[in-house]
Amino acid sequence: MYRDVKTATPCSGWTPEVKYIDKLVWSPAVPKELKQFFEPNQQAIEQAKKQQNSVRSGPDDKTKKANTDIGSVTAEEEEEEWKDIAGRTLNFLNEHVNLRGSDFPSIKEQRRNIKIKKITDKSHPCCGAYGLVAAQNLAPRQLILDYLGVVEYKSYSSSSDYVLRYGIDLSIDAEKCGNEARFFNDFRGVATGPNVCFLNYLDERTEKIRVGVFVLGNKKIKKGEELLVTYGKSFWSNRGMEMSEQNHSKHK
Ligand SMILES: C[S@@+](CC[C@H](N)C(=O)[O-])C[C@H]1O[C@@H](n2cnc3c(N)ncnc32)[C@H](O)[C@@H]1O
Repeated sequence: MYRDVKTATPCSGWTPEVKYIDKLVWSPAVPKELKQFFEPNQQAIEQAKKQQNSVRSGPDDKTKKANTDIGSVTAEEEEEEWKDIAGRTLNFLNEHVNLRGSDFPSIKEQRRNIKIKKITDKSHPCCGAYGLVAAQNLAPRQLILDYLGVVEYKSYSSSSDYVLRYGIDLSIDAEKCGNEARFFNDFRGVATGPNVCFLNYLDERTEKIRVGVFVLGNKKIKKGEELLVTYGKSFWSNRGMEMSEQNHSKHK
């Protein structure tokens, strides 16, 4: 499937063996209904809005009459169904979305925030490989960059170096296709803590749910500083490494 992926012009320092993309690539294995939650089409958005209004106000008299006339579905049954759909959508958003807003930067604007850097410092655990640094000063809590890759269904591999969870049954794998976000390193052995974090956010302009990397808390990040997340202890224990927060040398 990767042969058909539409690529974008890569940034400088990009690894040529990996396809550079500027939007998520959805595996055909992802059920349409599931994709709809993360990336609803216009029709689904209109429908959800109508349903939400109906849940709030209940069906109008004309609709009630039409329902009675049809005779098969009563107004009460339809109202219950609306409530159910709206309820499931709200549950889903509450569970998966940490943040919502309508003025997030586009992917093109996001790219100005970061730069891929080859690490040459011998004391850095990724010396010889790559990391991401701030290409300009970054403000507290700002969205830096979306994590892009192939959205896979029920195939989360805890041993992949480039995979992130995306809701319950989905994951984003940036091993073969991705953007600069695949180069965020873990803070362990580099700094005392992370300065950026992964968050699921809902862009209310596009109605899409994305995984973004944000500046952590009240931190201000200076141009040139390396951007470091936490992969979590399980990332390292799955690789046979019991990593304390700062120690990198305890390979089993
Ligand atoms: C998502 S990639 C990060 C980008 C990677 N440095 C590269 O050049 O492709 C994750 C891999 O980077 C390496 N890595 C990232 N942070 C690390 C750290 N703090 N200590 C040791 N290795 C790290 C590990 O090999 C890890 O599996």
